[in-house]
Amino acid sequence: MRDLALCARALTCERDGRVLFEGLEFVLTPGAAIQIEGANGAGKSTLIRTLIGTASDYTGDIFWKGRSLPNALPALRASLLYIGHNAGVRRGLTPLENLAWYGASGTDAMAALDAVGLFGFEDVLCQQLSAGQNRRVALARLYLSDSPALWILDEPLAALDVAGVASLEAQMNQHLQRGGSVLLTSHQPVAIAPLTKVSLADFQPLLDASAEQAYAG
Ligand SMILES: Nc1ncnc2c1ncn2[C@@H]1O[C@H](COP(=O)(O)OP(=O)(O)OP(=O)(O)O)[C@@H](O)[C@H]1O
Repeated sequence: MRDLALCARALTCERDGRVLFEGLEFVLTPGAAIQIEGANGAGKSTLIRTLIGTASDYTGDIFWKGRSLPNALPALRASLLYIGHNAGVRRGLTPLENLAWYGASGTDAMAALDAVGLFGFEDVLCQQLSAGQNRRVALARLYLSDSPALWILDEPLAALDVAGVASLEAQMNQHLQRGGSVLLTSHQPVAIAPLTKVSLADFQPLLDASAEQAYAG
């Protein structure tokens, strides 16, 4: 377990003189999920940017497999599938071309697009698709066969309809059952398990003996 844990210890972040989170502690283990909760502007996206190494203005420690960032960033990114607010969809490309850009084979990409309900739209320019369909193009990466172990997802359920939410929850549950990990933000309940909620407004430290072992690597 400790070889694969993502841990935060005493993580504190301020922006413009305002403390977004202070002394934040959690450990994310293989086969488990964490949902970051908080009101608009609470700092959820800032926390995610901090965890993936695109924001370095923080105090405290982030550990990946027992090694602290930023030294462990290349290793973390090698195991990371990150989907942010903007979803990373290239509007001038088709869904198939977007997945090819991430290295997916044609067969794998077609299966993933089918799984997210985009069969028949694979060759349409993304700029012609709806907001929810573009979200599905981004999320199709989670359905590719060689998906990385650590999923960090900023508001993955946003813009999805009821069937889309159910499909994504099923996919995340499968990922957890295979020993993958998920850290996500969401303003709505997410039916995945095992799930620990971390609230930026009123978080409770999750540290226990196993977390201490994880830090130790
Ligand atoms: N680089 C920055 N410089 C100054 N302020 C920033 C910076 N990044 C974020 N903030 C501020 O920090 C606060 C938290 O922003 P963040 O995007 O992390 O919130 P959030 O919890 O993800 O919100 P939402 O639920 O609305 O997406 C906001 O008030 C934002 O304006």
